Amino acid sequence: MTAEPLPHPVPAASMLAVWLDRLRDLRNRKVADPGFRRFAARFFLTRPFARRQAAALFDLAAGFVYAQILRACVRAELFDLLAPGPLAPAAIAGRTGLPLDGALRLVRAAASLDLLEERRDGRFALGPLGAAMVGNPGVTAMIAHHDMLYRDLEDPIALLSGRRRAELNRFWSYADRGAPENDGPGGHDDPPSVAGYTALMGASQAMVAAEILDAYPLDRHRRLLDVGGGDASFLVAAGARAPHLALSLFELPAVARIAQGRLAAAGLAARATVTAGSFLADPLPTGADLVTLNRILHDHDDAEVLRLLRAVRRAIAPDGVLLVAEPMAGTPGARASGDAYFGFYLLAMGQGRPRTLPEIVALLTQAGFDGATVHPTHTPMIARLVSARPTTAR
Ligand SMILES: C[S@@+](CC[C@H](N)C(=O)[O-])C[C@H]1O[C@@H](n2cnc3c(N)ncnc32)[C@H](O)[C@@H]1O
Repeated sequence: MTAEPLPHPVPAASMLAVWLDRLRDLRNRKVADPGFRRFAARFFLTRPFARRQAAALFDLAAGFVYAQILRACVRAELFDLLAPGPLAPAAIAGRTGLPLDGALRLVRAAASLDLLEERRDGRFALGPLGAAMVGNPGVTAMIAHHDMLYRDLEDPIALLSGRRRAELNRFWSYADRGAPENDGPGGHDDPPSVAGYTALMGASQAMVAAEILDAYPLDRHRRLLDVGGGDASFLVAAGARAPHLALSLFELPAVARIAQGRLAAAGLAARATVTAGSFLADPLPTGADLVTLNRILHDHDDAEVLRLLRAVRRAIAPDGVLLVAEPMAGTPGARASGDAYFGFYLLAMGQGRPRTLPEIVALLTQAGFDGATVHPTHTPMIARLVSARPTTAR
């Protein structure tokens, strides 16, 4: 995949866009008319569209049930159970501890969602989506922690109105603005309060690291600084790809201690430096010619993002490159995950927002970076990647 420089500025709306909007308005007037909907459901030319639309609307209305079926499969460890091969419902009931009736209802529901498949002999096997869950600790951990998000979204209007203190806000202790500067128990230097989110991030970091490292080769860099690097899984993956690279990580103190342990366990203690502090208050270590911000910016509001990017700008080597990797709003083919999922997830978390690529580039420019270049990743839903250089570098 080749890197693409970003067009700047973004082109203004064309006449074609204006006409497309008029057509959409006409469509909406038609679809909003119950009489037209009845006609469209019966007429053979419009029937396939009408059915597709009814099914899409039903899926939106029922999505929370589907999510709980997936959650039940994860809790019952059904995907691992069926990984070696199909089982009869009675065997599934015996192995999961569910009554036969409950097991049968769950496997049939899961089969309707392509998580499982029913075989001709009545046994149940993994379906294409269930098979993708096997050996996928990042997605499994994400689904397991959705218990909190599910409760937080019980009253979405209260959440949108800022009237509700969400559970996820406490889970991500650095986002818990209720705590005075996040110190003390439950704050960002409290080991139990960082352990949950650090393990969750660690479970998916290998997947994110593969996306970034496949899209951006490290060969020409000397020292990598991963800011907000969590448990150091990304540094471990980067160190394995580029054995010549010096490694450093900057994290909140309690997470920095976890990262140190992980680097030592990977045999990288001598090659890596870990610095503890807050990137919103403390200077970052200088001298890295590659700085990474993986899944960091979307966690923070614009003022904090600018403060962080300016700190990176002061610390990065003059010939350095900054890489920003995260899921973004408005991503073609992944708009729902960026705008809907992360939009509401970060709302419950209490700070930050998913940003579009042009919004991120605008913040980079304000902080003193230019030459923004997109490096296409295999799975933009997991992370998109944009690089930039300090403005005075050229
Ligand atoms: C969403 S996690 C991403 C972790 C890792 N980069 C990854 O992709 O798995 C955000 C990380 O930023 C760290 N962080 C948040 N606020 C910070 C601050 N003010 N200073 C340093 N690190 C911070 C958190 O401890 C957490 O590990």
